[in-house]
Amino acid sequence: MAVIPEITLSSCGKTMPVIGMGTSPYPPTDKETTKTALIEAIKAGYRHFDTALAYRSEEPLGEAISEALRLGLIKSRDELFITSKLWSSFADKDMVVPAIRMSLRNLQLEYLDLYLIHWPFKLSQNVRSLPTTRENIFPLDIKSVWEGMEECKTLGLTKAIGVSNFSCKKLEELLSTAKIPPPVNQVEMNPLWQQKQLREFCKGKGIHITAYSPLGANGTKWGDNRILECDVLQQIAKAKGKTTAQVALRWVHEQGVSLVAKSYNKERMKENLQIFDWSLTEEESNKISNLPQRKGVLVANILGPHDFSLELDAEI
Ligand SMILES: NC(=O)C1=CN([C@@H]2O[C@H](COP(=O)(O)OP(=O)(O)OC[C@H]3O[C@@H](n4cnc5c(N)ncnc54)[C@H](OP(=O)(O)O)[C@@H]3O)[C@@H](O)[C@H]2O)C=CC1
Ligand SMILES: O=C[C@H](O)[C@@H](O)[C@@H](O)[C@H](O)C(=O)O
Repeated sequence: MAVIPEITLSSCGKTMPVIGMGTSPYPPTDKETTKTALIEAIKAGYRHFDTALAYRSEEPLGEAISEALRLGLIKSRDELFITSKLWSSFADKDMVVPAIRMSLRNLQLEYLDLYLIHWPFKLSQNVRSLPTTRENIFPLDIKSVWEGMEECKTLGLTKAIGVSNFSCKKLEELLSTAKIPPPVNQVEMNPLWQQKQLREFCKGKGIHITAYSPLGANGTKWGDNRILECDVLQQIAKAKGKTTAQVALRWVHEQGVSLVAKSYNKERMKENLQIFDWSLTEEESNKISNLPQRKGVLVANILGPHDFSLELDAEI
């Protein structure tokens, strides 16, 4: 089994494996398929799982954890690092604690390791599907929602609280009022969307970046094959006897961030863990750093092409 490096997050009191299993599949998978895949992931050595209320993967992840304990794959829940996220329909100060309690019930857990604000926007309670109309979308009241997040930590419902999809501007706003500064910002990051400016900013503020869609979300409706079909990455992979996916993941890892990659395929989930006992040369790394950049995950595709979405896309 691969030895996975771990990092310490400020104010968390627990280490986080630098690679986690994503649980946002496309097309959506049924509960049993998800549970089976996540048990395989635990068998393969994954101990960090990234879920969200919006993914509907909390329940099958909870079942997979119970099954892993029954099977003796893990001795205690404490061996796992579980992240979940506050969905935007609950992005109101008074709804944060009820929302995390709902996630904990779904997961059959007493605490999360990390709870993130999923997106820096708020949606009406009545939104059942996305995209949606403009009147259902609101700016996030960062100060008051973060107070709700802080309460989750104070109550012991999560070991750490953080954010996702936050720009430098949104982080500045949060840092100006937060009693507990966020140790993590989870954002899209891969060789074709390197987030240099945001990474620099976060480094200066002691905020750790977790990269999502590190493989460009190949095969999903929010991603494509631009990473796996990238000539430069393919050439490097060929020269090193690695796969293109491994080269992309290794590059992300070498930038000093953690990452969450999703695979429900037994072979590919193992392949994605084989990135810690070799490295890229300086020349290979430089070639990747110079690749032309294009953002993959667009708010305009999630919410609809409203003024609000376009402004947020220009910011993050
Ligand atoms: N905070 C946020 O807003 C967001 C968070 N996320 C999180 O990040 C996770 C990962 O990102 P995601 O968007 O899923 O995209 P990824 O970049 O992880 O790509 C996942 C896709 O790549 C395929 N794949 C995985 N490994 C390989 C491989 N070795 N070779 C070829 N194909 C491969 C998977 O298919 P298969 O399963 O068949 O292997 C799947 O279709 C999500 O699952 C979610 O947990 C994602 C988006 C937004
Ligand atoms: O319903 C909307 C979706 O959950 C969307 O916001 C997420 O899929 C996001 O891109 C993610 O994967 O974290």
